[in-house]
Amino acid sequence: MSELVIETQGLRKEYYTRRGHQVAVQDLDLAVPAGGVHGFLGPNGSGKTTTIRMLLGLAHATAGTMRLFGEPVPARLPAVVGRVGAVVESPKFSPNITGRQNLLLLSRSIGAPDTRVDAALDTVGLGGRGKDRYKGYSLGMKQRLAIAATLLKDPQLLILDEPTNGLDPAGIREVRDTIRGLGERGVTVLLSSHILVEVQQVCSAATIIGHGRMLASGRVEELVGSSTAYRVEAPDPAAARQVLVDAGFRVGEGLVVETDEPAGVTQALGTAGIWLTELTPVRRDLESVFLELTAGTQMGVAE
Ligand SMILES: Nc1ncnc2c1ncn2[C@@H]1O[C@H](COP(=O)(O)OP(=O)(O)OP(=O)(O)O)[C@@H](O)[C@H]1O
Repeated sequence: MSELVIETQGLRKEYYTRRGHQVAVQDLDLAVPAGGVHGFLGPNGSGKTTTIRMLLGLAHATAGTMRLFGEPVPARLPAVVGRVGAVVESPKFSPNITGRQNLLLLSRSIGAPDTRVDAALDTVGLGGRGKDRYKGYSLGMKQRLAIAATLLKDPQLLILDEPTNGLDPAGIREVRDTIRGLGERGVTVLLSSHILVEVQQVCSAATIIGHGRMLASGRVEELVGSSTAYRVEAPDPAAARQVLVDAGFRVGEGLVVETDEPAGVTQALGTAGIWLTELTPVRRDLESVFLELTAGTQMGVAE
């Protein structure tokens, strides 16, 4: 079994507000193994930011335990923080100096070698734009510079809280490519998002939460599950439908056959002299899984 980079057990966070006490995270057992991009998916208000803030020592847990690289946090956070980079809020960069100068200031403040700056800019695809002033950067470039800043200490774990929020499609793609590239380089990335397509496109595994609770966790293809329906294309759809119904198949609209044995579909049609032109698996996507799991998981005020 691979090493767990992030592990929480029974994690709970309650906030006390004028409306009562708000349970933001409850009984959360999060397990993020080393390597790859791990999606942390949940609707707005489901507890993603709160969880991340607790992991980083920015908020106190009401109950439960947390470990980063096997070390209990927050007690041992100082021992592991050098291996962790995070973009939780928009970092403050100086607008009137270049992106590269901003990173140089930061790298010197943390004692990292200057050579890391150019490597970090290259990694996020800003190698050619490092000498432009920060204030001229697009939102996507600003977000990539924020990621570059976290790379200065060469982290093994990167925690990104909704990094594509507010970006246009081009910016989303730039940041997404950057995250995918980091995962391929061996950095473990925890990517919090409520954008399903993003998680499906970038992540190898995901944890889905709703109402502060874990709803599902695993590799994306496991979460999505294997296909149990196939769309049939045939020259005479009405005839094909009749043959399939007679053979005992459940046939839905658009000649979608519910079965986990596509060979049986081919055989039934072939025996009747109907040669299908296409047999396509109808896959559930992460969005349908997410919507099924999170239906009715609105955050509420605890009694
Ligand atoms: N400082 C706070 N005081 C009181 N309640 C809070 C505080 N921070 C968060 N909450 C509540 O805790 C719940 C979880 O919020 P959180 O920001 O962790 O969710 P999220 O999944 O990150 O949402 P989003 O996708 O909108 O960022 C919400 O109901 C929120 O209103």
